[in-house]
Amino acid sequence: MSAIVEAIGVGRRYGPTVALADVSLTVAAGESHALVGRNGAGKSTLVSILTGLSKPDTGSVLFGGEPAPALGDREAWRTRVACVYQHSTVIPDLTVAENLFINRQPTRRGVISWPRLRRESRELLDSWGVAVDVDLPAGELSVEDRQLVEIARALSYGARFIVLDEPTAQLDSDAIGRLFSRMRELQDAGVTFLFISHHLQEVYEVCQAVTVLRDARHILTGPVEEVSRSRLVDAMTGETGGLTVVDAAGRERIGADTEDVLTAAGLSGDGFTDISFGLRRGEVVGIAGSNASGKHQVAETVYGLRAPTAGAVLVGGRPLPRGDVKAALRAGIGCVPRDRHHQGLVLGMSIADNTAMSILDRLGSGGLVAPRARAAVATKAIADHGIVASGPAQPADALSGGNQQKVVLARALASDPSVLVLINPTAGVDVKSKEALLGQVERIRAEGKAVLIVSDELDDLRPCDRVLVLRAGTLVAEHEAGWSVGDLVADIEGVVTDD
Ligand SMILES: Nc1ncnc2c1ncn2[C@@H]1O[C@H](COP(=O)(O)OP(=O)(O)OP(=O)(O)O)[C@@H](O)[C@H]1O
Repeated sequence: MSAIVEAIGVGRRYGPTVALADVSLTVAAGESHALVGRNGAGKSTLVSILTGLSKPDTGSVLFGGEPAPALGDREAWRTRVACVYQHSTVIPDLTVAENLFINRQPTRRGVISWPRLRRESRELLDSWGVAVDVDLPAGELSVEDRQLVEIARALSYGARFIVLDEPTAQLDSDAIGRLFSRMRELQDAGVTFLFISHHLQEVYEVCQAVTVLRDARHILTGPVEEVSRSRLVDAMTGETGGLTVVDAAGRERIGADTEDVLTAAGLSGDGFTDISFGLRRGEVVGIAGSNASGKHQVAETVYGLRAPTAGAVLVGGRPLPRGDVKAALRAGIGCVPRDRHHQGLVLGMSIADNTAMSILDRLGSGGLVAPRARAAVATKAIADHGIVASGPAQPADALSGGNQQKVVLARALASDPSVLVLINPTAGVDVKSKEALLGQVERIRAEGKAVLIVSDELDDLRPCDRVLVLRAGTLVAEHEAGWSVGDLVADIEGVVTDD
């Protein structure tokens, strides 16, 4: 098979940080090639070089055996490669049609021809089987449709090599299934994918080849059927011995008379109605449901981001003020919010400032905190969570995605909360760090605190004593630890089983 793209001996530094060292990668035309590695391994850096967003310090990139275009020649790059990021690159206020033909709108006698723009957009989407209304503002697209529009746009420039950077991170299981069948169809039509994911089962499901990076270096490349899951994990971690996921089924049940640390009493709000549950001391409770179930809204109401329209959240028997994050924090509720980019981190600030943000009042008086105190908090966070960083002063936006998520968790724990609310806590976090993070949940629980985990990931729900299932805004089921995937998914999806 011929190579659609080759990176040869590529190296890249950011100041003192070596992000890539002498990395070579060949992607064969027509395959789906997985790129995996732990947080900070260098995957995004390699993608930025393969897509012409940054220049390697050493080495070179070839497309179809020819040298890559000059960095500034965006037109030429666009005909060779595109990357669909987790974060949208569409302009939300423009329609789908305008986004598809941005800066190359069809014109008639020198002015933009709107009828042609809409017609050609529809033809383009139809030709790739994308059923999206071209008149819709792009900001209203679901993540799934937005990704398809971005793929169609890339294809329309002539690119047949597409990088998908953690495309499944924000999709529920049905949407993931649809994305994978779409990838297979496109592959049959001659499209090549480089697929980045922290979910190794996805690599086996949809890719034919896999490359592992570790600590900025190339570790292995091979056909997926020849690389077992344990070998993959070993290559990623540089250790042998695999992973152990905490499972609440293996520990003693919480006594029914254990007091509640937090009670949700008849909560109603945007997208959910009359939700009641208690979180007992030392208990981990999960909430599962599809994206439309209202599970995120319930969790956000618990930590004060949303005000309920009815009902209350009680901590130690006392109701919290509605929709008041600060009051919730004071009452001992720490949180890992749903979207680290908007609610979780101040990207321009250092790791030290981000981790200490919720506890400034404890570190110093009158808002004055000695830099050393902040740095000490951050140094501990870096060690506890295995954050790959040059030090506490590194700005959060210079961290890899997974390491940013670890900073968010460190901040949630910095205030020593009695209740921890975690929303998609392992999003973008690598397998080994996920194990460590779920281990932290176990530690917190063992200290007698309570944890609420809301996640799209079934693995994240394993440490839960019980999992509540929400569907269309109401509580429909509760599963004790030890649940079977089939039973839980059937309740999440609302599938009626025969038994
Ligand atoms: N702009 C930057 N300034 C300084 N360091 C950076 C910058 N971008 C990346 N790095 C560093 O380069 C290394 C590789 O980061 P990269 O984002 O490529 O990792 P990754 O494999 O994509 O990780 P993740 O799975 O967490 O997204 C990390 O140590 C990161 O902190």
